[in-house]
Amino acid sequence: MLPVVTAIEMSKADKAAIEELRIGESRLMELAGSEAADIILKALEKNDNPEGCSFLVVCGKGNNGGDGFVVARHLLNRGATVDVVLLCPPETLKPVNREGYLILEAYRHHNEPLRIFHGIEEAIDSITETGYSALIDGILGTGLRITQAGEALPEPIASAITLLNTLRHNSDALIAALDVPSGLDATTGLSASPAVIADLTVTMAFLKTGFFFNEGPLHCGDLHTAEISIPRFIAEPVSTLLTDGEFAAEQFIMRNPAAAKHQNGKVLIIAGSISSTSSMIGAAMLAVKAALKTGAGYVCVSLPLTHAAAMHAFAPGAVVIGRDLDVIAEKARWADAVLIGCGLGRDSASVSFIADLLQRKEIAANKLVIDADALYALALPDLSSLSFGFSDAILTPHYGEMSRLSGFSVESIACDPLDTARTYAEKHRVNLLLKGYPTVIAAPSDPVLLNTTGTDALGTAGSGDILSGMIAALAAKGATTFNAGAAAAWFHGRAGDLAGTISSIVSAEDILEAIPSAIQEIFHIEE
Ligand SMILES: NC(=O)C1=CN([C@@H]2O[C@H](COP(=O)(O)OP(=O)(O)OC[C@H]3O[C@@H](n4cnc5c(N)ncnc54)[C@H](O)[C@@H]3O)[C@@H](O)[C@H]2O)[C@H](O)CC1
Ligand SMILES: [K+]
Repeated sequence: MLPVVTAIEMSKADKAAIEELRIGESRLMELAGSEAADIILKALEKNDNPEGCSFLVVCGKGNNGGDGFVVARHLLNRGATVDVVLLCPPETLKPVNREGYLILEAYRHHNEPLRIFHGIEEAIDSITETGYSALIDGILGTGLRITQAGEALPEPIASAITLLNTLRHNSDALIAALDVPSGLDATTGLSASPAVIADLTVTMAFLKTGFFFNEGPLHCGDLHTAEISIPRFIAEPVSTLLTDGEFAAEQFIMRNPAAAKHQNGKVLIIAGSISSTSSMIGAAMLAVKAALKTGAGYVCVSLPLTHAAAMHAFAPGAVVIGRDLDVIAEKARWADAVLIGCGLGRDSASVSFIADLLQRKEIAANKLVIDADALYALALPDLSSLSFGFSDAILTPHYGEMSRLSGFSVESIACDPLDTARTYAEKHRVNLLLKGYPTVIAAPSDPVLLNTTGTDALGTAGSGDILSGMIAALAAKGATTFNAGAAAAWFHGRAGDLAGTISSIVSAEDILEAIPSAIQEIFHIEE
């Protein structure tokens, strides 16, 4: 799984590479610039023959601008024409960046196809007359900190960013951002005003957390990572990792050909309810079917027995038990994992039923997936300490449920879901899967995982019940609830992707049907 770092973690890794490994700063910058030039040319499909291509490189006063000078030089070396705009007086550049600038000045004495402009005003007429293949943004990188979305950037930075976005809009040129699109906070993904909207971002060494949150995904375009000789071990311990197919596959434990059904993961699902005015049996049905489709060998479901026939019609393989607490506890002892919550109801009788169950040792000591109405119960002040009694549990809130659990507003959770999930998991000593784009999976200690599969296809009634059923199945088959949560999030997202070509019309039934394809593709099994 790839590391995802904050600006502070990146700067620590840079510092460690320079001080511990003694890799010179100008060597890092050289690699950053040469790799970025290569990646940009490949993205333009001009890798073999960049001659005839023109590039505009806008450089700020920090090291991001220093990367820009190196990119400009490597593009020239490959035969391209380059215009460089420097946004600060050259004498104010730090030595490592001045070195890159002075090499470019020296190139000018050799009749290279290079123009260097000092400030936008000096450049504007020439720039508007030139047709560029790509506009390269070396204005701001990980050094930018913003405290709130829409914070105004000072001149000349603001005009330079606006110029890049306008040129992009009025021409065929792509914007390639170096390390981070300028104006985007690399840690939080909050964007300043203005901020570059890139077609591609070539980020140095490691992905940055800000690419995945808030406005980050809108600004980055295609993400590429440049290997700049900062080894992964220097960034350890990594606090955040990106889930991938290989990780998901490792958590999916295949059936032993000789095993019987009760050896292939036994799941108990306590879900669904009916009242005089409504029925939420569908939530139980979706969770049961999802667990079966994710490979659970045996699924038992506790629901009002009046609805046993409906459940049998939908999922004939499932065993139905009623609501007797002792019968449920006995089944929990038998099960390899227990899911509680989907559609159980929020009235006082349902809350006390959930509270009784969560205090039963057969349940609290088992692998436990807690969703929906069980999260509602757990958010009540009298019950919030119950999570300390769980052995291996995962809570699966969406932002609204997280708001009830944590007391924070939905807006503040949306602003920093990574920190919200990490802090809650640490404080309550429980695993937490915070549903969103991306989904964050946190344990009481690092690393936190991010899952980026899935689209708005998953934003449909019943989608969460399916995810919970999938987590319970993977946990029952042998994964820890943390790993099961992260892997299920991966498969669930892929199922959403595969469920229909138009994400806006994907339903819970479509996601269910796509689960086998999502699992098969990980193992490269053709349908
Ligand atoms: N060894 C290394 O550090 C390497 C870094 N690489 C590249 O360098 C940048 C990070 O460089 P840094 O000099 O730290 O910062 P920036 O170039 O991003 O410049 C930031 C600039 O902006 C100012 N600033 C901060 N906040 C604000 C604000 N709210 N409003 C206005 N201005 C602000 C700040 O003072 C700085 O002057 C990294 O992204 C890489 O591109 C190399 O890649 C390799 C080695
Ligand atoms: K940049």
